Amino acid sequence: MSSDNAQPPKPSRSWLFFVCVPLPALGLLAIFALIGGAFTPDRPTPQKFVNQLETNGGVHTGYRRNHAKGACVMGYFEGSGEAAFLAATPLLEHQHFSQVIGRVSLPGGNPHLADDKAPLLSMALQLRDEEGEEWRTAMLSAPVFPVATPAAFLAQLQAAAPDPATGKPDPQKLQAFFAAHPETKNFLTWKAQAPKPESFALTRFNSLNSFNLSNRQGEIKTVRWSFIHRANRANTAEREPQKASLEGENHLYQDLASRLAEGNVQWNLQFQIAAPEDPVNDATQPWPPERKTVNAGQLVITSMQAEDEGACRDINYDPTVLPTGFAPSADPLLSARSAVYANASRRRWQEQSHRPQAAGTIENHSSAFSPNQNSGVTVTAISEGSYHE
Ligand code: HEM
Repeated sequence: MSSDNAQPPKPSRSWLFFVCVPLPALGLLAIFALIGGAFTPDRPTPQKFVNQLETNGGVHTGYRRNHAKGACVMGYFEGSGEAAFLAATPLLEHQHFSQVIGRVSLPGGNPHLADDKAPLLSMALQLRDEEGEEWRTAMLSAPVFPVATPAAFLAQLQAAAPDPATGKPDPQKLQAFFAAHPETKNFLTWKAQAPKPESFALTRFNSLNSFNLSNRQGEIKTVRWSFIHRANRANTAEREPQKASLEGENHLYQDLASRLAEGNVQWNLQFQIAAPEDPVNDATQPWPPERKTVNAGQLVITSMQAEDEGACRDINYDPTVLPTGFAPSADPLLSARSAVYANASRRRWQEQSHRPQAAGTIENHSSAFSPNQNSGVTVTAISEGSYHE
């Protein structure tokens, strides 16, 4: 029977349920896939970098995935005031003291690399003052970086992977990489004539990446910085190197320990200010030496410790942790470094409970200083430093 008031049957809304409910879930999946690089398989993600470093240098439980062989250094920084016009941080003010926890290291993933095999040296610093200012920097002794972009650096690491047949990098792959990357020329030219590193205390360490500094008037200048060794008693080049009595796997660390037993080891912090025409986002290109430089103060290292239980062990020297008035430049290496160091730090912090306990902290007076006191780490592959030629 039909009636005039009869309404047509309402369309079923169940299809809405099947379309709308999964939508947010699919959206979330797409976001995760995007972050994970599923739509951009060639993108150099932090995971890819750290996996590749592990392939090249081995997995050494609890140690850093790059620059694995290191020791902690402690001391202070005293601002000279000369660079206070560059940035609004108290750290650079006259006679402003900040506490320093640093780390000197060799490149590559092998924490037992013989010092003789290090192609260059590195120094990382954390400066902190009582007002809560903090500055972290990780520097190399090379004057330029081999490549300008994260993608090129990942390709370089891939080219330097150990060949399963020999356990060493394949020279042909490396040659092909360098041929395809002419921007590596400045680094290779430097490396071909650079003497073997002789002492941390006689080495200049460079930021290579550039940073934008702004002062209290809001003026912005792009700079790079270097820590340049001073010629004081403990630093002096004339001092007989430790080689005769202390030759061995750790001679660079033993050299620093014995210098510190005699006095403080010091570096000057120098800023170099870019001119408008300088390549500020390309770490393969040095700036002309005639650019204005400013002496910002003095780094004074007073002691060192083995890393196992040293103050630097759990610090992630992320180069984008900066004091007031400092900002990262647009150099693409900087943001990549920040993300990769975080991933690498997480991996080793998770492993820390597996790491052998140190026999005891070695103070700087020991002539038998060893940066990594312990053995018994897990090794799956070994190659030398990660800045191969
Ligand atoms: C995309 C480029 C780069 C990548 C992927 C990369 C990767 C890494 C990784 C994974 C670590 C170990 C971090 C940790 O576990 O704590 C590391 C440490 C280090 N890197 Fe880089 N790096 C890059 C560029 C640079 C540049 C341009 C410099 C120097 C100017 C540099 C200097 C250092 C130093 C000195 C350390 C040791 C820091 C420490 O003592 O903890 N790196 N790097």
